[in-house]
Amino acid sequence: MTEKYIMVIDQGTTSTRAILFDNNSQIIGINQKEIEQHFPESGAVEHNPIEIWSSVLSVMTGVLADKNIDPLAVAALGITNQRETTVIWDKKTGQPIHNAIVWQSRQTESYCAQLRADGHDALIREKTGLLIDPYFSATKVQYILDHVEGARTRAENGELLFGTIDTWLMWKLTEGEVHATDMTNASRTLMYNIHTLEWDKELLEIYNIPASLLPEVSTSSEVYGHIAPQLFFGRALPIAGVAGDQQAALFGQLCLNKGDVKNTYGTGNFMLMNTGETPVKSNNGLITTIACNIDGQVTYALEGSIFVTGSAVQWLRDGLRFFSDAHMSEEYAMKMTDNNGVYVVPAFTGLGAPYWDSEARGAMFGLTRGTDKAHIIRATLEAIAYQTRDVLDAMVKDASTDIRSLKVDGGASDNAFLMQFQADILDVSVKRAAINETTALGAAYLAGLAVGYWSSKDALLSNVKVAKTYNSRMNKEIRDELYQGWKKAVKATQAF
Ligand SMILES: Nc1ncnc2c1ncn2[C@@H]1O[C@H](COP(=O)(O)OP(=O)(O)O)[C@@H](O)[C@H]1O
Ligand SMILES: O=P(O)(O)OC[C@H](O)CO
Repeated sequence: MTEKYIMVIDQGTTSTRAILFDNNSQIIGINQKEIEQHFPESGAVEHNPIEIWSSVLSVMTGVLADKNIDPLAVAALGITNQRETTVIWDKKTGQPIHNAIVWQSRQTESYCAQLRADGHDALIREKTGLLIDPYFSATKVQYILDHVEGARTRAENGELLFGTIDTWLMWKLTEGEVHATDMTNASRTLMYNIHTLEWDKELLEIYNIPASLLPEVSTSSEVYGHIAPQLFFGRALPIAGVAGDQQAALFGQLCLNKGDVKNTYGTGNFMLMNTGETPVKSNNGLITTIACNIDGQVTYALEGSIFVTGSAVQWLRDGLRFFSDAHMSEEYAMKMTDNNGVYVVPAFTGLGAPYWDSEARGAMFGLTRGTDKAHIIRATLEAIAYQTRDVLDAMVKDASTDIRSLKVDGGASDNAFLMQFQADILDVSVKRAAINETTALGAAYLAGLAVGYWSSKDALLSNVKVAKTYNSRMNKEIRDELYQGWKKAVKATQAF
C-alpha cells in the first residue's frame, strides 16, 4: 500500500487537531491549535469561523511537516467536529455573516421559551429525539437570521448557507463544491427527522427557516468530495468520513453492538449507548440521536449530555488560579482523604441531562473554616463523576438494561483520581482506552472503511485496546451517602 495513513481533522470546542493514524490505529502525528473563545454577552459563547478554517489549514500542513510526511502517503481525510455549533455564510463570497454560535451558548433561551409556550415540545421531541434547548442548532439559526440586518431576506432569496462545523469545513476544503453533512450531525440540529431521515418541513415552518439554507445529508462513511488540490500540495484528497465528535468516539471505541456504552470527558461529558437499529425514547431526561450510518444501516443512540465537566477544571485553573495545569488537579484531590463535606455544582451554563434546567447557575456547599482549596478541587472532580452517575442511572432506566462496564476517553479521563472515584460512585468498571484520541480514531475508521484502507469493521477489532481498568473499591454505605449529598446539592442549586 503506497498510502500509509488516514488524516483526521478533530475540530473541538477548545482546539483544532490534525491527527495521522496508521493501519494499526496507531497515532503517527498530532498537530494542534487552540481556538479563541468569545463571550459577547452573558451566557453567549461564539467562535470565529474564519479562525476555525485557518486553524484547520495550519494543523493539516503542520502534522505533515512535523513528521516530514509526503501528502501522497495520505489515503483519505476524516472530519469530526464539535456538534450543534452553527455557521451561516454567503454562498457567493464564502463570508460568514455572524460568528459561529457555539453549542454551549445560551443566548437563544427566549426563542426556546417561545417554542415551549407555543406547545411544540411533544412534536419536536417525537420527530427529532431532542428537546427544546438552546444547545441545539435551530434556534441559533433563527437568532442569526433575526439579528443580522437583511439576513432573512437573503436567506429567502437562497443567497445564504447553513452548516454545522463539518459542513463549513467541507465547503471550504472543496472551495464551495460540497454543501453536505452526515446524519449524526444533522440529528443535532432540531430540524432533522430521525425516523424519516430527512429535513422536516413542518418543523422548518415552525422555526421559519428556509430549506434552501440546509446541506445535503449523507451517510457517515462515503466519499463526499475532494479537497481542492491547491489547498493540499496539489493532492485532491478524498473526504471520506464525517461524524459529530461524540458519535465518532462511540465508533472509535468500537461500541458497535447494542448496549455498548462510552463516556467522553472533555469540555463537557457525553455518554452514549448504542441502542441498535431502533430509536429508544427517553422518559428520564436523555435524548435520542443517530449513532452512525454505515453499510446502509442506521444505528441509534441514547445520549446524556453534561455541559460543564472539563471546563470546570479550566475554571479552577484560569478563573480561580488554583493551579497552572489541569493535570495538577489530580495531585491536589489525592492529598485529601475525602471532600470534607464540600460539594460543587458546576451549573455555569445551566444543567443539561438529565435536569435540563437552563436557569440553574453554579453553587458550592458545605464550606467551613477548615475548607482547603484542595477540597474544592476534589469536589469539582467529584462533581464530574456524580453528574455521570445521574446520566448512567437514567440510561439504565430508559434502556431497561444493566451497565456493568463503561468505556471512557477524552482529556479528563487521564485523571486517575477521577477515574477511580467514577468507578466507586457508579459501582461499574471503568475502562480507559489505550488510544485516548478515540474521537479522531472513529472518524479515521469511517474514512478508511469508505476508501478500502480497512477492509471491514471486523478488521478493526484487534486494534482497540484498554489501557487501564478501574474497579469500585468503595462500600455501598459510603457510596450512597456521598451520592445523596450530591442530590441534595443539586436540589438546593435549582431552588436558588
Ligand atoms: N488531567 C486532567 N484532569 C482533569 N481535567 C482535565 C485533565 N486534562 C484535561 N482536562 C480537561 O479536559 C478538557 C480537555 O479535554 P479534550 O478532550 O481535549 O476537550 P475538547 O475536545 O472538549 O476540547 C479541558 O476542559 C481540561 O480542563
Ligand atoms: O468539542 P467537544 O469535545 O467539547 O464536544 C462538544 C460536543 O460535540 C457538543 O455536543
